[in-house]
Amino acid sequence: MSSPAPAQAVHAWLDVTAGVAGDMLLGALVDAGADLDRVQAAVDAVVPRSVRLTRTEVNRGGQRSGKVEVDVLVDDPPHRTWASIRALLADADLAPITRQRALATFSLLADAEGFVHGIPPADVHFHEVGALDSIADVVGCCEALRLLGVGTVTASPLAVGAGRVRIAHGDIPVPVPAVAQLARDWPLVANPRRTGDDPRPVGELATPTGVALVRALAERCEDGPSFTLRTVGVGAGNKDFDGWPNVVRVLVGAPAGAPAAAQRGSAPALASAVDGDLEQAVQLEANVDDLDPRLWPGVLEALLSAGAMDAWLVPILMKKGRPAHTLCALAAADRADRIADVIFAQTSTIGIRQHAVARRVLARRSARVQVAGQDVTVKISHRSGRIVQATPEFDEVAALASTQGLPVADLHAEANAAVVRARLTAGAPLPTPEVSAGHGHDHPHDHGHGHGHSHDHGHAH
Ligand SMILES: O=C([S-])c1cc(C(=O)S)c[n+]([C@@H]2O[C@H](COP(=O)(O)O)[C@@H](O)[C@H]2O)c1
Ligand code: NI
Repeated sequence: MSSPAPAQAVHAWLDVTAGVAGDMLLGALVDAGADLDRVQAAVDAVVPRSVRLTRTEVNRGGQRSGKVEVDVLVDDPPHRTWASIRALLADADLAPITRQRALATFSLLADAEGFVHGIPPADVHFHEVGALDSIADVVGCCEALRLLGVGTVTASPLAVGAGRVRIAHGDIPVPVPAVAQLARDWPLVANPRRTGDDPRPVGELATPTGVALVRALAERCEDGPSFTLRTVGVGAGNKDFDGWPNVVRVLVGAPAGAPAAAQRGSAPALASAVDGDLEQAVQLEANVDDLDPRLWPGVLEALLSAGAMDAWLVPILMKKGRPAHTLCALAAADRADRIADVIFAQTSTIGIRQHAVARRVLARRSARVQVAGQDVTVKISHRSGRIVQATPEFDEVAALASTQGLPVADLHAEANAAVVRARLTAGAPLPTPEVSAGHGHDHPHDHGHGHGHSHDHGHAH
């Protein structure tokens, strides 16, 4: 596998002047050439057999647009908190850059919803179907960007809409509260106008998931891109107006002189340039000798909630012989400011060291084995198509031991034996991934992400 660096020349500019929702951006990225089967595989890696993505084409205000339908295949999907989605993303068999971008997006979404509802971000919950919708949109967009080889992203000013929108909790004003939080410090543009005598306001043009994606992915706002344009993708949601196309556009290009690679259909070649096991990150550190030790678990949790990839403490002996701790947090470079904010806000340190690090991560995949008549997840880390390690999920084994009244150590030994019997041993070839069986029922819900319909899912709090 190669390092991510060569792909940095490919740039995407997101045109969100008509608003943005997660499915609209996904439609635009697939329209720009990202392979939908590979996008589906990434979503399956996070939530196996739960969501089916289908590509269609529609017309919006006279423009042909790509559209990705998100069908939820399970009957009673669970409510999920940001903490549980973070764990799913951390364990999934995703490319490092896809994981980083998806974690950053959900972290912003959880911060915004947490602020709006006055609760800690880790406790923000995503309603049943909406959790799967959001995972499909966020992971799908992040993987699609990777497949297109996109290293950097900018975006246009944003239209948020006007009026009110009906959600599960009642009638709320547009921009909806989470969007208002997420759009802070981002230029907004006047909403497109309905044509004719239609007096209704345009409604919700930007959804929380869509704006979280823009804010997590785009490094800054630009009125237009300055590059050699290679590919254009157009993506629609459900909402359709006379007189103006309700679409997100993605313009993919490269600085003049860069290789002409980002053309429709050439995405796989670019993808290999970012498909690597080296992740770029920053590490922030502070030595602290005067914090009440009871506060440390909360600090670590707050750092993970703010999007740190990892956070830990190292016991040290400081000057004057004082026992103390080094607080360490690892994060994507674009999260460093937020991580520093948390450290300054929640600890007594008045300084932070920060340095760039590269971390080498094994790709992961999961499988299942039978233990005491029940399925237990096995986390498989792999490299070049071979298993490096396969470990039964300890928490699942412990839960099973508790329900069956058996010693954890015995069931754990049994789980390890089942892993060996299933030939999930170091050096063995990688088993087939758990992919979408794909054939659930037609789901009654509308998965249009707030564009043009009343919405009672797809949201978090
Ligand atoms: O149900 C809740 S808590 C909810 C809160 C908010 C806030 O802005 S706060 C917004 N919504 C609406 O849910 C849909 C889906 O949005 P996605 O981002 O998941 O596509 C949309 O209409 C939001 O305005 C729900
Ligand atoms: Ni809600």
